[in-house]
Amino acid sequence: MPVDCQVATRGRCGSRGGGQRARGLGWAPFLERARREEKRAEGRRRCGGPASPGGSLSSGQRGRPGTVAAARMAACAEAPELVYLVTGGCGFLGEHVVRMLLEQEPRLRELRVFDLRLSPWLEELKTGPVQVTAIQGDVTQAHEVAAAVSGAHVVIHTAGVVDVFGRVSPETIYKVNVQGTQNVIEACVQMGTRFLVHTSSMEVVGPNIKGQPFHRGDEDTPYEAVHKHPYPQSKAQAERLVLEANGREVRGGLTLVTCALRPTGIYGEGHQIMRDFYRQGLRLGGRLFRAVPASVEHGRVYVGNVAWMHVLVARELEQRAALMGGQVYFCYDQSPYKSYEDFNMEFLGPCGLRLVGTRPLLPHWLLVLLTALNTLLQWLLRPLVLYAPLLNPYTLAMANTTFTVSTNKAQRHFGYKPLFSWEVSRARTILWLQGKEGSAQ
Ligand SMILES: NC(=O)C1=CN([C@@H]2O[C@H](COP(=O)(O)OP(=O)(O)OC[C@H]3O[C@@H](n4cnc5c(N)ncnc54)[C@H](O)[C@@H]3O)[C@@H](O)[C@H]2O)C=CC1
Ligand SMILES: CC(C)CCC[C@@H](C)[C@H]1CC[C@H]2[C@@H]3[C@H](O)CC4=CC(=O)CC[C@]4(C)[C@H]3CC[C@]12C
Repeated sequence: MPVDCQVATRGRCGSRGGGQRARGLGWAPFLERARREEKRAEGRRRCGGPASPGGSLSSGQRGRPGTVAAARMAACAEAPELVYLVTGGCGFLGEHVVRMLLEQEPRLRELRVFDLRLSPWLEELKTGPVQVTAIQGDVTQAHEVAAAVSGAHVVIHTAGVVDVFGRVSPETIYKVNVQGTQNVIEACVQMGTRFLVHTSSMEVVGPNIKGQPFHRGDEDTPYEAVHKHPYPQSKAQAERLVLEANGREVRGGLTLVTCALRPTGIYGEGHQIMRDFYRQGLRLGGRLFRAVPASVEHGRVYVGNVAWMHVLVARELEQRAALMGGQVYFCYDQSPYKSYEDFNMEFLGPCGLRLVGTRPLLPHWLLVLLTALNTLLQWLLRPLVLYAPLLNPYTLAMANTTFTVSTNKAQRHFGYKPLFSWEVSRARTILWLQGKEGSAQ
């Protein structure tokens, strides 16, 4: 249920400037509300009233940084004002999607952020011109999802359990990732919301249980996608549900348009596993020990670019419904293909860590033995304590299997170009690791 339904209205045609980031909630609430109501009324006079969820989204401006004000000026002349819902909006990716929408979607009137656990940084966003509504809710509860979706034009569904370490039971993973996604779909149908963007994962494709490499593959590359682990299984099932829902009739008689994005391993500000490696390196006297061969390649993608792709897809879905509806897109950018550890060193190196060894220090068979031992320990200790180390048979197999994506489908279908270059992505991630900058906590 909304914990804050405060009407934080904005001047719809004006520049957003740094408003979203402004801090300080010390204004007299009544004066503030009056000011917002006034702005809202002015916006309504200048831009026309909001459209219904079943209504039409006007063609989007292909926003680049710095063009928001111009885009807003153009948009407000003809566009309805949009309500977006981001599920999982307080997660690693979700936070970037939320901030990206505020920066890059000029037609946004209200942004609903739905999450099991609401983050304190949401407060600072409420002082900006867009109404930011924080909704503490659970995607497994159909009625909570329906209430949040009601009146939304677009849903970006990033909520999910991301666990490959055995921290969460398979039942919960399934319930959140599959049932939760089904609830989101049904809510769109019931409430007449037409546009659903779903965060899937490269894991719906692979690596598969045979550890077969996927080398520079695209969305059409044949690959035996067979999984045993609950996380990829749940993501694959959820993606299928989303794609099958494309074209369903929603309340009001129009059709649902859905799309699934498949990020590879995401990195950037807020990436907790990266921070875990950093802390582990510090504990080991500034060293990390190579565990997987440098020849294994992984495709990784910067969180800002993943967020940008979500925003673009959401913006373009109506105009290109026939082309994009029911489609999947890998999320990619210009990050270099490297082994998992060598890639991490791009950030950990400048933070003072060193990767020891040009080849894995332990033979592969010993690592396999260690993963088996970890599995046994996890099972034995389960009644007493949660033992969930990074290294288990599944993560070792992942780290040891080449999985790289090379595609331009998103570019062809909706004009995607990464917003952040590799250099900028790298610099931002390093600053965040060093605790100097970055939005994500
Ligand atoms: N982290 C990665 O490398 C990748 C992530 N993904 C996908 O991206 C999405 C976001 O992942 P991350 O941001 O990394 O994970 P995260 O764990 O940081 O964020 C997930 C968010 O969903 C929320 N959530 C969990 N259960 C919920 C429930 N029952 N109801 C409402 N909210 C709930 C969490 O509170 C959290 O804020 C997930 O769907 C994940 O499968 C896909 C590819 C790679
Ligand atoms: C020293 C060890 C051998 C190194 C272990 C590394 C692993 C923890 C990570 C290797 C590959 C990662 C996964 C990959 O990036 C793809 C993913 C996609 C998702 O949708 C969720 C996250 C993840 C499963 C990611 C998780 C950590 C690794 C297994």
